[in-house]
Parts: sequence; structure tokens; C-alpha cells
Amino acid sequence: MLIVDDDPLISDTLTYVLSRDFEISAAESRAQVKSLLMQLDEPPQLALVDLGLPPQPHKPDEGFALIADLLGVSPSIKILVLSGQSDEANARHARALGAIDFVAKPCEPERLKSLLFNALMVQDAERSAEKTPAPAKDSGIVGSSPAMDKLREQIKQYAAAPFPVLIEGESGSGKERVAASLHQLSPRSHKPYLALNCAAISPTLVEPTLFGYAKGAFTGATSARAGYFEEAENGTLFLDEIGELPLELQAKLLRVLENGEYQRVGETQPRFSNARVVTATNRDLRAEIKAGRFRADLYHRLSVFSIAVPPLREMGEDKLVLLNHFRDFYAREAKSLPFALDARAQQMWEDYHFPGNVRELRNIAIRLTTKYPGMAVNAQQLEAELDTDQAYPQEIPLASDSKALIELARKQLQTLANFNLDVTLRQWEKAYVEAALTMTHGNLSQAAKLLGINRTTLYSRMQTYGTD
Ligand SMILES: Nc1ncnc2c1ncn2[C@@H]1O[C@H](COP(=O)(O)OP(=O)(O)OP(=O)(O)O)[C@@H](O)[C@H]1O
Repeated sequence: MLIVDDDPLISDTLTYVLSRDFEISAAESRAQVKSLLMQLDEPPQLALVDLGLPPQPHKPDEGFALIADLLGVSPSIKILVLSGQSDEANARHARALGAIDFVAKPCEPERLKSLLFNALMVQDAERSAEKTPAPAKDSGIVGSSPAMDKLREQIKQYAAAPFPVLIEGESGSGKERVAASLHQLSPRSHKPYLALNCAAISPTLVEPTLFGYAKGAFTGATSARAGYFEEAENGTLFLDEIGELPLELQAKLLRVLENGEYQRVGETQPRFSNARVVTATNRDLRAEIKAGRFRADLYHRLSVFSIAVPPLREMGEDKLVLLNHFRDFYAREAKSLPFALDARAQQMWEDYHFPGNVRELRNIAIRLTTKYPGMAVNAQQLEAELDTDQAYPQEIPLASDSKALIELARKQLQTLANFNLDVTLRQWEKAYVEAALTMTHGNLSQAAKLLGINRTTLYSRMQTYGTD
């Protein structure tokens, strides 16, 4: 397991406490984690990470980015976030980004161990479920909303063709699942399926990994090796995070796509591949092209067929379908009874926007299964599992749109457990006053005009709120 904390005392203590049960690698920053991951043969199964890391130890941003890095390298890694007392909102956001849970500091060693062992058990169950072959003709994609029906239809339609498919979608939305389904439903399903995450290996290793190498091609190449293109034979090669592919390799990938031709590193003789190439990205590749980081010709080749995996917030009733699916799966694995959401909690679930998509939904189902086996979960209990602080970023309707305002109010009342009307209205008023003062550089007359109130009223409000 990986421990990431810039405080040597915490890192050393955790290593001391956990090293009897786990093989530990420790790092102090995102950059150190990156180079450490390059050295390990396999990515760690577990990570325990602090959010405030250098170069910005007082902000959570490096920690948030680290969660994305780790999941990029290994989608099955289980990440626990270490959280200080004043840090709960950030820790909640970390869960939405894909961490399975947070642990408040200081944490009892026994509790920490049991959380980690539990995470390993869950991971084992998921891995064995993934290995169990899905029934033929089944995409393994759960959901019955129009968006999911369209997705399944596209998969079916594109599965049989030999052309590349580009899968686009937000992190955690199920792109890898779609790639695996394209293979399962294709006539190649009994041929190899190989997946490479371009973000997971160092740029210098991408070429030998994809194309293979001759003996002596570089230091350490003690014998010749086939690459993924060769091993995939007539099967499917899935390249995840394709936006990370270095530019010089983009040219080589383009050549394979054009005429199937490639060379092992250190060889001149051409080889040929018949593998079908499926790629995925959560970056906007068109923007990458504009920025000069991605080749336009390669993009056009890769996107002969393209599939946009919808974010979970657009999947309507599937939020409940997926909840039931994962809830039953994890309850079965834990040999416990499934929990059930009460009516208010269910409404909250339907209204929640799931910034971390299906991965976040699945992690919530795991936590609720552990905390409330066979029990009813109420809105307050559910709210503790959600990232509600970020819930309404761009959804504020115009004040004149009363229907939309009522809907917003209804959602907030459903979602926020400790709502208080007076406090909320005061916060709104204060925000408008502050915005007007900032926009007018503190000019009271102009700010009052912007706000549509007179100067004296503005002055008295400022005194109430302590705004100056
Ligand atoms: N419609 C679905 N039905 C069943 N399982 C799903 C569905 N969508 C996603 N999942 C599951 O959710 C998890 C996250 O999905 P996946 O790893 O495919 O996302 P991703 O888009 O590839 O994420 P990233 O961009 O971070 O690599 C996986 O366990 C996947 O099997």
C-alpha cells in the first residue's frame, strides 16, 4: 500500500503501525508518487493519502489531483483520505472524486486496519466479479434509461466492425466498461483483449510496451519481447487516457492505424497488426489539438466511431437502478442484508448530481452496506455520504423564474440536512452586497444603484454583515 503525507511524523507513525500487515511505500508529494509508481512492478492496491501536499500544503488541490492520478493509473485502487477536523468538506469532495472514504486524524490503529482490510475484501470481490464471464450478448452495462439504451445500441452496432472506436466521457462514467463490452460483443471475443493505460507508465516505456523491443535495444533489454500490438493478435487493444500519449508516439500509432505496420524498438523489419484499437479519454481532445498536444490526423483515425458515455446525472431513473444493483452485489459479498433508503433519502438520491459518476455511486453503496446492513437509511445519514457543498454550482435560476426557484429550493431542502431559512437568506443578501461592492471598488452610491436599494439601506446592511 501507498502512504502519502508530507508530515514525516504522520507518515512514519502510519508506516510503523501498518507495516506488520501491509507492504508500505511512502511518498510526500504528487511528484514523488509519480516516480514511485514508475518503479513499482504493479500499482499498489491501497492508498492512504493526505490532501494538503506540497507545493500547496494548505490547500486540498494537490490531494484532489493525486486521487485522479492514482485512479488513472489503477482504476481498482482503493484510496482512503486522511482528514483533519476542519477538513470534512474537502474530504467529502475527495470521495466524490473516487476515494472510498475518509479517516479522521488521529485514527485508532485498529480502526484504520479494519477499514483497510475491508477495502481489500471489497476489491477482491470486484475483481472476481470482473473475471466471471458475462453471459454472451450481455454488455454488462446496468441501466434502462434512454441514455443507457442508446449506449448499448451503439456498442452493439460498433462491436462487429474492425474500425477504431473513441470513447469519451467524464471520469468514473464507465468508459472502461464500454471498451470491455465492445470486445465481448464482437466476433473477436475469443481473441485476446489487452488494456494499457497511457497515463500509467513512463513516456519512455510506452513505445517498447506497445510495440515490443529487440534484445539489447536499450539498457535492461536483456531479451527480445513482443509488445501489446503483437500480443493482441487479432483481438482488441484498449488504450485508456489516450490524451496522454506523447506526440512522437502519436505518429507511430497513426502509422499502425493506417496500414497496420509497426516496428519493435531496435529493429528495422516491419511487422503487421490486425488488432482493433479502442481508445478512451476524459480530456477534450479537440481542445488538445488546438493546443498542439494532440495530432488532428490521429484524432480523425481514432474516432471513426465515437461513443459519448453520459454522466450519471443525466441518467435519470438509472441512479436508482444502479444503486440497487451495487447494493445487492456488495450485500451478497459481505453476506449481509441490503440497506434500504427511506422515502426522503430516495428523493435525495434522485436529486444528487454525482460528480464522480458511477464510481462515486458504487463507493457510496459500499459504505452504506458496511454502516447500515439490513437497515433503513434516512436522509440525514445519506447526506453524510454526499458531496453536497458542491451540489448547486451552476444551477441558480433567475429570480423572476419562480418555478425554477421553487425547484431549486425543493432540492436544497431535500439535500441539506440542517437547512435554516433565515441563515440562507442572510447569506444570499451578504453575497449580493459583497459582489456589488467589489464590482464598484467600494463606491457605495454605485453599489446601491446596482443593488436597486438606496445608499442608507446599503450602509445599514453592511454594518449588519460587517462588510467594509
Ligand atoms: N452502466 C454501468 N453498469 C454497471 N457498472 C458500471 C456502469 N458504468 C460504470 N460502471 C462501473 O463503475 C466503475 C467505474 O467505471 P470505469 O472504470 O469504467 O470508468 P471510466 O470512465 O473508465 O473512469 P476513468 O476515466 O477514471 O478511467 C467500474 O467499476 C464500472 O464497472
